[in-house]
Amino acid sequence: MNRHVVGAAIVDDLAAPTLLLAARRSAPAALAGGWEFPGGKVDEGESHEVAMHRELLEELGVHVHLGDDVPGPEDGGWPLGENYLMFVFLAVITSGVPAPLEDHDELRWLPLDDLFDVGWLRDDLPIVHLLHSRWSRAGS
Ligand SMILES: Nc1nc2c([nH]c(=O)n2[C@H]2C[C@H](O)[C@@H](COP(=O)(O)OP(=O)(O)OP(=O)(O)O)O2)c(=O)[nH]1
Repeated sequence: MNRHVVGAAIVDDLAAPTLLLAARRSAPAALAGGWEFPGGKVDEGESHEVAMHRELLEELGVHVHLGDDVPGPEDGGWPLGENYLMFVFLAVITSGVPAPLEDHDELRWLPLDDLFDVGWLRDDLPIVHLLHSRWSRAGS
């Protein structure tokens, strides 16, 4: 069975987003330098929502309010290689200033027109494409 991972699409405003927070991985070597949605593995017995709050506090030092999920094609999740299935939530920061405390060496707020300015991890690209087309339509 696929291990569940949660990832946050952190935006500046849930109702009318203009910026998305991307994080550059610092490890492991095979993934270092790739940009991703901050988050991580769901612990046994933990809900996706609780895991999301825990990971964002550990990795970025922020508290968030979770918005809608961004369902993927496999039981609502997005496949990451053979072993993981990522569940993505929209989120907005309610307290704290995000910093690359753990697992990342850079954070960047991307304007929605520039979502592809960073080198996303391969398996994140379908998610970024979906968000980009959703937000382009909303803004037009
Ligand atoms: N968090 C996250 N992981 C992703 C994304 N895209 C992607 O391929 N992955 C991969 C990288 C890892 O192999 C796996 C998630 O592991 P992780 O390293 O983020 O999990 P974690 O924070 O719980 O780490 P650890 O305690 O096990 O070291 O999913 C993404 O957008 N966000």
